[in-house]
Amino acid sequence: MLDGDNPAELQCTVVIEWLNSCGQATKRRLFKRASVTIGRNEFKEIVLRVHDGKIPHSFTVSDVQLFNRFAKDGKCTVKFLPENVQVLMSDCPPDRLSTFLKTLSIKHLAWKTSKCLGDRAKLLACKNWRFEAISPVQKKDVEKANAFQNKVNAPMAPAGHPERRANTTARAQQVKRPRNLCDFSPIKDKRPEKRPFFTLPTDYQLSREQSSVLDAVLSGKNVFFTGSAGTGKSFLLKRIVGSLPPKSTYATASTGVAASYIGGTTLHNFAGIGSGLGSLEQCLELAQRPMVLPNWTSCQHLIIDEISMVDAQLFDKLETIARSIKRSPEPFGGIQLILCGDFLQLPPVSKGKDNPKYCFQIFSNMLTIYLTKAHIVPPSSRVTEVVTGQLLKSASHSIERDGIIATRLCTHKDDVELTNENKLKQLQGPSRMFEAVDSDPHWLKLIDTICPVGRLLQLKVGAQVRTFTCLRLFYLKITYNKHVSFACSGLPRVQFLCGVTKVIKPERWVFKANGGTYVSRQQLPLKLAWAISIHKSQGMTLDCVEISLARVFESGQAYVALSRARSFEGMRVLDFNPCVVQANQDVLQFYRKLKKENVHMQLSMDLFLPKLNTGP
Ligand SMILES: Nc1ncnc2c1ncn2[C@@H]1O[C@H](COP(=O)(O)OP(=O)(O)OP(=O)(O)O)[C@@H](O)[C@H]1O
Ligand SMILES: [Mg+2]
Repeated sequence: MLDGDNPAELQCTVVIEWLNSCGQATKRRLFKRASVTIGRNEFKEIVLRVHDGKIPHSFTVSDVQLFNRFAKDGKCTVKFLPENVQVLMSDCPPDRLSTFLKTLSIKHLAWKTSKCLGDRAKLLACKNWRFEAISPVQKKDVEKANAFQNKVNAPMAPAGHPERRANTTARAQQVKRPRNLCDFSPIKDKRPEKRPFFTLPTDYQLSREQSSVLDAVLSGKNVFFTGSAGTGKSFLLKRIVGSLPPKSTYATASTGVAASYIGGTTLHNFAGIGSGLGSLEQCLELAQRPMVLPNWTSCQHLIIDEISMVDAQLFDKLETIARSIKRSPEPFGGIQLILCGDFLQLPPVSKGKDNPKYCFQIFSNMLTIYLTKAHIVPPSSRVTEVVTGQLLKSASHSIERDGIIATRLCTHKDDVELTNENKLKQLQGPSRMFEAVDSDPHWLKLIDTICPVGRLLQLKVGAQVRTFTCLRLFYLKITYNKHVSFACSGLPRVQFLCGVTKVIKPERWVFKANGGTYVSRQQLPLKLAWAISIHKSQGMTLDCVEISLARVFESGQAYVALSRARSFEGMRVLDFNPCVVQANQDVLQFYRKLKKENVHMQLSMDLFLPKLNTGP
């Protein structure tokens, strides 16, 4: 069974510590790779079992504390109070850990509300001791867990009332141990009255083809998955990142924007080879610097998003470096590659060279999967007369709402800056400057590349901005086309498209630099949004865009621009000319071949992965 299938089982590194009364460890056991399973014992109590294939260690989950602050980094500790033992788990796939802890919390609370076995039943049960894996969380478990939590938080019954005692005990337990298992509620205490503490643990649903990619990745294959814009490649990639052990997984992308979207770093930063333009010997030397080398030595799974922009020569160099550092003749030194992108989108930066060399031209040993299900309105793959007619007609689309102007997608960076500056200048009133607080000026260049927000942000009342939300670790949620005013605190107040107004506070973005160092930028999650470059927009989904394609200079550029809008109604194309939509001939040939093979591929995938999740 794949690690990903059972929410009550985790593969990770475990340390068990037996503590004395002062909380110091008197005995310690390390399991480099163990499976941790939630189950039940003969008394139907919840048990946590650590097993490395030799002798299992089991602990009853009755009175426990949970330390889950670093769950998003794949770490947590469960302390068993009666035994005075703690189980420290690390290097857990973060998404798996989150589901595991939620399962543990719900099952534990549901068990608390159930009747204990009587003495006779216990005696009988002793005869057939066994560990039973726990059943999946059911609706009734969630209801019981919520009922328990509601009781704990219920208003006090009058003194002397029988419920008063029960409430007081439950409350006292919470006050004494603010971080007990009940705290693994995704919803904080200040929630509105009627919201439940727990809901059924549902993973965000992957489509059937997305699930098959995830399964292939979890089975250790080298995978390249592709598909048109909006087929959910980056969405799936985030899920893959959350399903692999963090210590040996590096999530990278060819551009900073794409890297921040999946909570990763740029491929260049991971590799530590500067621009990558030096000779192979120079690059190898750079990759072996003490700050960089651990990236390579610890990497077992390398994820690269927007692979279309990675130059074949660079890819080849990385492959040789990996083999050399890992001292292995296997491709990429045995590192599992997970690549994703759409080669019909922007090509590698060619810096004056005639023809960019795409890295699919040197792929080997890759399971290639073509995603077909579009999650946004897909762009037409052919510029037929009908499509041309529709795009020409879109020039008259009235997409402005509530005084909000469509975001202009520009072919050139200078146009972006000029448009945004001019629009800001045209607004009356004083401007305010917001300066970021960076953790370490030494890493300024890296922070500037990866962080979606700049060091300086100038705003005026009426400015049109896009907001970025730090979700979970540093995944991004981007919302477009909002208007700014200022609150008494001096912070910008943003009026959202849906009518809601919110004061925006600074957020902190944390990035992993080389050598395992964490660097951060604290800044308002805002950017001017009158214009954005097509290159920066690659990978984004926008609500309301205006596109001018007159100065397109690269194959794939028009396609990227035309595939950014969530819907056709949200798009206005000025001056459309079908000639600007150009695809590279090598790429077209590659995709033609791929599409032909895809039918066979899907068939063999079904054989190779008999247990597919049934997504929508
Ligand atoms: N399984 C899914 N369920 C719900 N929404 C999804 C799913 N997969 C993708 N989406 C949504 O579809 C939109 C496009 O997804 P995403 O950005 O991952 O596409 P992409 O293939 O990476 O596109 P691009 O090639 O432009 O980078 C996003 O808003 C995403 O949240
Ligand atoms: Mg993408």
